[in-house]
Amino acid sequence: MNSSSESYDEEGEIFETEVEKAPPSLPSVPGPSVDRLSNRNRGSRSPAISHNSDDARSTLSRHDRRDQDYQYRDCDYPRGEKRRRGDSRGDRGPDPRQHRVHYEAGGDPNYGRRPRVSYADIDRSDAREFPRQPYGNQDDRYCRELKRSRTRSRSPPRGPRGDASRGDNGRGSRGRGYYDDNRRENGNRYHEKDTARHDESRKHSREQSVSEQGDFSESSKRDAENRSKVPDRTSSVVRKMANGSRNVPNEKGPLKRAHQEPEIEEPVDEAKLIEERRKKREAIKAKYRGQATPLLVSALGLSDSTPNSPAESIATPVTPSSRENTPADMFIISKDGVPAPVETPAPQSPIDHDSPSAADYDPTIDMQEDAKRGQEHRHVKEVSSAVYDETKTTVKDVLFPSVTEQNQGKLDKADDDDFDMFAEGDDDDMFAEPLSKPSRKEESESTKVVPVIPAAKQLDVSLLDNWDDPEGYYRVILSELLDNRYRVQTNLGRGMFSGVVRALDQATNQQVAIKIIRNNETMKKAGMKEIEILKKLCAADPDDKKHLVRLERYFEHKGHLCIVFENLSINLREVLKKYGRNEGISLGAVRSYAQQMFLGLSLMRKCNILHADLKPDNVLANENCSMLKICDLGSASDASENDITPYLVSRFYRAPEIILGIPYDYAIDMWSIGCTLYELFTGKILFTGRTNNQMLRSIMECRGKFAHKLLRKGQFTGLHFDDMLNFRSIEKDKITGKDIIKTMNFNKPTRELRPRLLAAASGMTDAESKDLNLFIDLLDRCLNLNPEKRCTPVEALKHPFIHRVK
Ligand SMILES: Nc1ncnc2c1ncn2[C@@H]1O[C@H](COP(=O)(O)OP(=O)(O)OP(=O)(O)O)[C@@H](O)[C@H]1O
Repeated sequence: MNSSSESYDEEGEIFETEVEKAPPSLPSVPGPSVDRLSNRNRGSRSPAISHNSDDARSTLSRHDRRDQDYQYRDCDYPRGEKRRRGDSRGDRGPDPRQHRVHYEAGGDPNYGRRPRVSYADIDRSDAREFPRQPYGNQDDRYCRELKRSRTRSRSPPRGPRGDASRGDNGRGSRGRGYYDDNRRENGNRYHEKDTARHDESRKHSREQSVSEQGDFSESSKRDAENRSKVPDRTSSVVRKMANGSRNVPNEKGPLKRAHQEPEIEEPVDEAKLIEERRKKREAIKAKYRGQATPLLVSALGLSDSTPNSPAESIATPVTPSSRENTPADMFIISKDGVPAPVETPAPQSPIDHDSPSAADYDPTIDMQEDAKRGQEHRHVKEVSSAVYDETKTTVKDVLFPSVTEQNQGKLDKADDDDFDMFAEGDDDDMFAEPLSKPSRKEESESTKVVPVIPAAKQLDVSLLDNWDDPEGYYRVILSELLDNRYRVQTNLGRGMFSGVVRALDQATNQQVAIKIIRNNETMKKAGMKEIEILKKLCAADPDDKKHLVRLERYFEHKGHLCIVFENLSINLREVLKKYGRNEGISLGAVRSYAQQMFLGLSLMRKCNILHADLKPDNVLANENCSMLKICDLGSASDASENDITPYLVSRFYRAPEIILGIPYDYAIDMWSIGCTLYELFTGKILFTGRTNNQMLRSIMECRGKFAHKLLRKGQFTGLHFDDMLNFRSIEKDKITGKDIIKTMNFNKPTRELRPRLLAAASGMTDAESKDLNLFIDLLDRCLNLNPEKRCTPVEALKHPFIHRVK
């Protein structure tokens, strides 16, 4: 199915010409301010998500990176987890390398906790085998080949797991499916089992965590209040614009968090309110007309009434260049881009209640489940619980000196201020880490509270006998000098393969992100492959215009391969969390992001590279979120290495041809981008399923049935369809817990794209609706069930949603 490389090159050239000659401007982008309140009562056509059934099994190839964390386990490469910036795992024992430092005093009390309604609660697997699974002798392949099965995304708040041997107390694979299934299927059973299984110390921790939060009823009350308020979807920049001042008190960042809402609620004439908002938006447009960046023009829809000058229409790129750093207050992401002095209480949207929030989704868990599925039937006897405990890491990997009293105060206060209504249920989470203070505060706090960083120092090797933690991650010490050049500043996160730190390059005085690969040969080899691919991509984009993360250089440090990248900020899931939780972000921002991602994909296609793990978590933004880079090329491969494997790509972003075992190509990345764009606009995950089988169901509910011709090409079609090519939905009986098979047909899709997207928009002007229709059309093309008919990146860039011809 792979197209010839010539055709890609050709497309690349076409694209190059287009972009460099006359990048499309977005002259008539309507404002992103979407007042959705008026449409909140639209009915949802979404049926309940199925959470049942196990996945069908199929032969796994060496490309099955998604499952390979279990390979590592078998190979004594215990799997790690990603952790977020400022991740606080509590103290640990003394580190031999500590030089009068102690652990980072950061970390949100909610950091180690999963929101009650996170997707992780839904997407569990008890990983039973589908009887027809032809697994055979895959074990060797798993251990033999280096492929990345990775928990790709940065995990949302999550705490350290308990002792692996307990098996029921951690949040790793141990018992997850069990508890989550019970929680999902039988509500309170979860609590009963939870209580029964927790050891005393755990209970104590919980009690403590509750008491640390203060009176629980108070907390609930506060939560209820928060829930009753309309999320603040107004960016601070808009507020600034409206006030004509750049100094707005109480701002935490470029865009204020959704739940920081006006305290007062009073009955509001909604029509009047909408009218007021429109007027204000017009005032903002008037004020900034003529001085906005193209992106702002796009986001505010200024060009509606201000046609581009000829020069602009030729030369002004619609998106910021990769190197451009638009000021933070010039990019509006949230849908409601206007100030709202008094918000009406937000009625619960009837739309897509059953779709998990994209912001809450933890793809790490998703990956674990897929991996577990593959593992259980291959190595179940070989895998010890200790090795299986991929999440037990509790040490900080960057050791910080004491925060000053002043900073400590700030941290505490920040914690208090930042009450997160979405984290309310965390005490119910048996997997949650007991609160540790002070807490995370993610991005904004990491910039607000700067620990005192000692002077850079080269560590004395003779003092140290163990650089690595038990899982092979390098234990970095704050201010340690790497390669005699990079001074470590902070911890950015952990992936399956590496710990990532931010460091100051003393040669250039620029910040960089350094991926410190775990210490083993397999991972080093994987890192080298990533480097080769990045080199190829960077060489093909010397001007850094194609929105792919830049590799700067690499070196070895104490046995670890270290890859130096340009420094970026948060990923798109975090963007959604901050500015579009459950609501999605503005269409203008989605357009800008889409264009940047398609530019990146077009370059990859030109270089014959498949990313194979595109999702919001693997797209990083710059500080003001106006510019994106596609990151984490750890699963990328040459397009010719397209061995059939059913678990390639994170499940929700996995194209149907992968599940069906049809030879795949670049189109898998377009599918993933389509899912990602939907998620950005709606704040919901488009296709969800606990298993590949249920993914197919979810896909068909939305996209209709597969052509028989296509199904006949699939190696794994028989796992999901009967001889007549009717879909066999493998679900779990709620009473007996046994698998039941339902034959289903999808002649009439029940959860089509259009109504779901329309439901995510409200109060749109005619121009905005027109734009939305274009967006729907683009998604329709990205999500064609037939990969051969799916649009290419170049076609997407030419699509009228993105390429705006006047
Ligand atoms: N260039 C960068 N700038 C800022 N942060 C980064 C950068 N690269 C990576 N990070 C942070 O480090 C985390 C881990 O990075 P990455 O996903 O590339 O690591 P990994 O070990 O390959 O993980 P995975 O298991 O997903 O493959 C990211 O989620 C991100 O938060």
